[in-house]
Amino acid sequence: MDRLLVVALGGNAFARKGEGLSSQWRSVRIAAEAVAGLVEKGYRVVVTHGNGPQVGALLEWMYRASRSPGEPLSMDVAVAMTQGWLGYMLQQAIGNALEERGRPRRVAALVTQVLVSRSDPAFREPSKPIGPYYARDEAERLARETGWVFRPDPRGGYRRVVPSPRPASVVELEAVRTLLEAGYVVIAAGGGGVPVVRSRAWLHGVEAVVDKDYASSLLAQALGAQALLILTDVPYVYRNYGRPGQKPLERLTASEARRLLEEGEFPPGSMGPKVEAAVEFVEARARAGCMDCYAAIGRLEDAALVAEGERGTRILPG
Ligand SMILES: NC(=O)OP(=O)(O)O
Repeated sequence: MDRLLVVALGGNAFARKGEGLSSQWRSVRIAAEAVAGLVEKGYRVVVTHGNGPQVGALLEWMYRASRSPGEPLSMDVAVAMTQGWLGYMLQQAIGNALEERGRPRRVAALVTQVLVSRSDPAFREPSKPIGPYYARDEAERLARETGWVFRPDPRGGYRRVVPSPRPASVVELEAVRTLLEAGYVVIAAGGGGVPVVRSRAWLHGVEAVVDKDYASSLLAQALGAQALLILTDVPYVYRNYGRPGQKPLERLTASEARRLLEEGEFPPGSMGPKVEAAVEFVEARARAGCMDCYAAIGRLEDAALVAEGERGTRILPG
């Protein structure tokens, strides 16, 4: 689709360590201004968003509030709840920013499911960090109490990890396309989409949280977007991140980025999936003949500059 951008907003960019709802609104408003600015420049925009901090918090709140044993909230329903939570905030804030610019309030958040495979090995190896950061003793106590799995996080502390299968297709793809064609900014595939499996004509939710970067890349490929922008809380992709010789990467070809991925330059569960999702998008669009399609990774606050190639890391075909 001509001049179509898929803009993926990181769940961590909405919920910085130790900050609450007012900080989320601040981040949502920054994102909304950026999205409205892109609409003003003549782009069609699909917004996707992460939910790692929020879905983990919801599951923990429900666990603590429950009086009966077992997990009182399934992960598919928790993901759908975060689509409502963050979708509402984005829908309102993007609508406000559009109306302030004298544009119609055409913005809609869509509860979106993604198909995953029941045999995906990710179900046996929880890897996706969700929820708050815990001290080691607190994580160990919760693990004993609940059976949840915790791992040390590269940002410090411990986080719960859950299965994160690869998304194979977006169930509501035609609804996204229809809303785009009617002139809407569409908020879709929030939290990577609600993970579902198919049994004949039936879809069923499963216990997993899909990576929003892979889901955003898949959606951007399926829609034939011009670009995939992944906005997070760091301004660039770096070589030697957090080590001596740390260096921001401004431009990468898809093959350079793939080589760095294979060399283990980008950590799994953080920058790794973003770079891989970006590379997959660029390669797929190049195979479809779009040689000016690109992906970019940068900071939420720099959204407009990232879209224009003045900040952030841009990944190009080649
Ligand atoms: N679902 C997901 O990938 O969320 P985060 O981007 O917040 O990790």
